[in-house]
Amino acid sequence: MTASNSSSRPTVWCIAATDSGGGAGITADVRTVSDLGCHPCAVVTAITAQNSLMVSAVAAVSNATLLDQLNALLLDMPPQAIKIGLLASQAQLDCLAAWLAAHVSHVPMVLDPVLSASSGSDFGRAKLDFTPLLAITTVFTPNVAEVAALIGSQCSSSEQLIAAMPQLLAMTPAHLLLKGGDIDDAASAEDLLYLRQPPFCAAQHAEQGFRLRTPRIATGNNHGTGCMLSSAIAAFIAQDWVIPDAIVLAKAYVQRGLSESYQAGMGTGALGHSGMPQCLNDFPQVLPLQGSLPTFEAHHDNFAFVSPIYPVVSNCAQLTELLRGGCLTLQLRVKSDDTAQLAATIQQAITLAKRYHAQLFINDHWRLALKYHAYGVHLGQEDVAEADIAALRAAGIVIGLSSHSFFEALIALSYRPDYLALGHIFATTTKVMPSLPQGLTRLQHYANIFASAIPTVAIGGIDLGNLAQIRATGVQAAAVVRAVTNADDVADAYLQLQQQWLQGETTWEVAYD
Ligand SMILES: Cc1ncc(COP(=O)(O)OP(=O)(O)O)c(N)n1
Ligand SMILES: Cc1ncsc1CCOP(=O)(O)O
Ligand SMILES: [Mg+2]
Repeated sequence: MTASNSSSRPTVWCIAATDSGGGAGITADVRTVSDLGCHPCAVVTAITAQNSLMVSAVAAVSNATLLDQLNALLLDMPPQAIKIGLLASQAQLDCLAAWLAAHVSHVPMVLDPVLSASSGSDFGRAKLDFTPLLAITTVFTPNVAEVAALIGSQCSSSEQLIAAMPQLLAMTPAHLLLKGGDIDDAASAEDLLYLRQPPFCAAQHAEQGFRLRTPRIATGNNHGTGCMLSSAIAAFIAQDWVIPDAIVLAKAYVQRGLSESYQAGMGTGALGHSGMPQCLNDFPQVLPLQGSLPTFEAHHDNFAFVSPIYPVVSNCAQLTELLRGGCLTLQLRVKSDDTAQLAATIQQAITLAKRYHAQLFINDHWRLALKYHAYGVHLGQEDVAEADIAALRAAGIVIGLSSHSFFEALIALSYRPDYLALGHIFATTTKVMPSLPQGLTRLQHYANIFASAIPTVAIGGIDLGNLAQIRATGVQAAAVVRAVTNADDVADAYLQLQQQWLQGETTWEVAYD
């Protein structure tokens, strides 16, 4: 199994109210889910009479009609993800929660607790108690006004959103996406994310908060932004993106939607629907919740992999063979607790590589890399937060960072590295991975988005048999462990890979998984 999408369209249930004006509600949900390659099913909770200026009437559907829709879908079109929007009454909310808990509690659910419209209307309802739904919610997406209503006190700033987090976390096992778009800040909009432990994600990001920052787009045409965001998250989850990726992809989708928003009516206009995000500038910056990143020197603008085949070895014997064979980009990756031996090996490797003017990256051990003046370091997500990036930069050491998802790639980019590693593409036995193999379709997508901004290298299960397909995605290099280290002649194995890559300058056809 890979994390790649199949060609069929996953089913997403949109449970929400109609918007006769077309910009929000189930109308926006269905457009979004369909635009993102899923099949939308529409479960109507209420019919609203509204336009771009106001909501003039809300007619709730009966519980019986709500259940009829749900039961019909369950028989024939079970969901891969569910988005829940406007609910018409407490009785309806309780009825829906009981049905969902009984029939589809295993399905990821995104809950947007719509309390009011962008025109200010509260849809004529009393305050709702979301407790029954929150027990089965996967991602909860309140905005500042909704957070204020949920916690029963004032909330209109980023600091107040952070302060509200413990209270919200006590209400639900869901990941929280607290939307800060309504906070008064002319330059940027910042949502706060709190991740639980999402499946197939590394543990170091679990139970952590993040800021998702995007430049503010000056438009009054933002009707249905919350509906679009929550239904896009559901659509990406339905396509097997990990939860953090579903969230940053949905953020990028909304950002593009705002950029391409348009006037519809005389009031708050509508958002554009532009398909799968393709532009790095639409993605949020992913920053720590508390504190800020230190200011770093700019990365080395002129860094490029000298050798597109980037072998990763664990000893100086193989390193020497590769250097003699002409390899000029390599990594020393030693997983050992023997500190004296480690220091000696790293020092020897750095000295050797300098003799050949090679780009030698030291994995993990950035202090030793600093001490012995390495050309570069390669750091994982767990290393980078505690590494002294400023000291490495000041020493002129080139920095490569790992990523295993869009989310991790965006975290890595906030450290301004010199290259970005994208893994793991195919199954590997070299390392136990929490994530699923990304596959070629996703690598292609990463390459489209990142490869023009920063040198990229693919890693994981790469060998002579699949190198051509890796090359064709547009990444600048391929890192290999077993394909070289398991060979009887490591230099020869490297040369065959290098030759294969260089032959493929323009001619490879991609066969996606
Ligand atoms: C080129 C390259 N890409 C990714 C990795 C993985 O590094 P990391 O995430 O730090 O994991 P370990 O290698 O330390 O297990 C790499 N080493 N090289
Ligand atoms: C260290 C690492 N990080 C992501 S995949 C991987 C191992 C790649 O090894 P191989 O090339 O043998 O599959
Ligand atoms: Mg590491």
